[in-house]
Amino acid sequence: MIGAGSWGTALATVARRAGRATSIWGRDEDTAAAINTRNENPKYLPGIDLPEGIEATTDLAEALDGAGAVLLVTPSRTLREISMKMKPHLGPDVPVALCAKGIEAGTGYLLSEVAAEILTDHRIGALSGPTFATETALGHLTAATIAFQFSYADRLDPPSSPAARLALSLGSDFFRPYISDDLVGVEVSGAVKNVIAIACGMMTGAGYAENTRAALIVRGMDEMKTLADVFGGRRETVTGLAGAGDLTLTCSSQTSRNMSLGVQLGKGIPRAHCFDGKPVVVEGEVNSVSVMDLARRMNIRMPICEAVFRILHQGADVRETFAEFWSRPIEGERRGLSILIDHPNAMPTEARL
Ligand SMILES: NC(=O)C1=CN([C@@H]2O[C@H](COP(=O)(O)OP(=O)(O)OC[C@H]3O[C@@H](n4cnc5c(N)ncnc54)[C@H](OP(=O)(O)O)[C@@H]3O)[C@@H](O)[C@H]2O)C=CC1
Ligand SMILES: O=C(CO)COP(=O)(O)O
Repeated sequence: MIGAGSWGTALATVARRAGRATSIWGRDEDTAAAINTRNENPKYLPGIDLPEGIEATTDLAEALDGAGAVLLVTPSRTLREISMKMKPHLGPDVPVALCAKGIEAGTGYLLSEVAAEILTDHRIGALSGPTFATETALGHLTAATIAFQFSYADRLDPPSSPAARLALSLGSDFFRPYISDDLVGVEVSGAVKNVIAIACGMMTGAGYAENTRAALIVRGMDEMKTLADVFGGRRETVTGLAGAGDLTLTCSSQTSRNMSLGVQLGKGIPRAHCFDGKPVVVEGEVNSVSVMDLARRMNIRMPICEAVFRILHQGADVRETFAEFWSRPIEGERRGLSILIDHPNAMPTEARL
């Protein structure tokens, strides 16, 4: 595992419970020492007993030495930097599964494109799904998708594909991996669902109710499908674990940092005071910029992501923005159904709550 945060540590427990020799790399000496000496990551998973035998180090070469597979688990914005640092130390043909959720700012690249540009001799895939780190580390039953594009040889012999081999290595009584060859669908779903979770949080915090949240989840899934379509991802992936599964999880619980940020902002707490002012990884916040950038470049409508972007990055008001969202022209539920009618009965914003 490259990354000793909450998800990297939880994935180390998955690998260890599946019986794998497991190393974890992080840049913080104290965290590495605590994992090695008392089987705990007090900074990110305090109070959770990790299985015996996870070896933590701050030396990247040591962590990667002899690795049969690598899970890259640092935040999306660090992916390019970490891939470059890993490159000299990776053994030949070692597959790399990306576990961050996002799209690179500026380039608009999926994270697998970024990694493939640097780690040219390695198969790059992703592990994603409805997986809160704390629950996974505690051993609650969890399922996830492991996706790598399939080569010709993989199709001839699926069990020897990197996705299948990694799934076999990580699967246990606690952790059930599913195999996919739709890397694009998995990655797009993971990047967009965090933005939608912020939207659900904002609406919840602002006092809207369950009907509203359910509508946002499903219309958010439509935005995921549309973006996935453009890049050749499959709709059934978007309705699978890494799409609908993760969207449902993160839009339903304030264990999600994305949902929680939205709730705080919806209640009117200024951004600087959210999470008591502590720095917290909220992928949907940074990724709302790259998602909207992609949507504009590819000329597709993603109104929920756009609302979140405007609130987070352009100072728009939560209630006004979602009131506008609700009174947009009436449209077909399915995008192919080409119909757009002006809303004749739109209420003024203040009458909506
Ligand atoms: N937590 C979860 O439930 C899940 C998270 N994910 C995804 O996993 C990714 C990582 O998130 P998560 O583990 O939760 O985040 P955390 O905040 O828990 O941990 C982040 C980790 O990344 C390290 N880090 C940050 N910047 C750098 C850098 N420049 N170089 C090296 N290490 C760095 C931090 O180190 P330090 O402590 O030294 O700052 C820390 O170990 C995200 O994309 C997230 O969406 C996916 C599924 C579940
Ligand atoms: O991706 C996650 C669960 O699958 C974690 O969600 P948050 O990053 O919002 O906490």
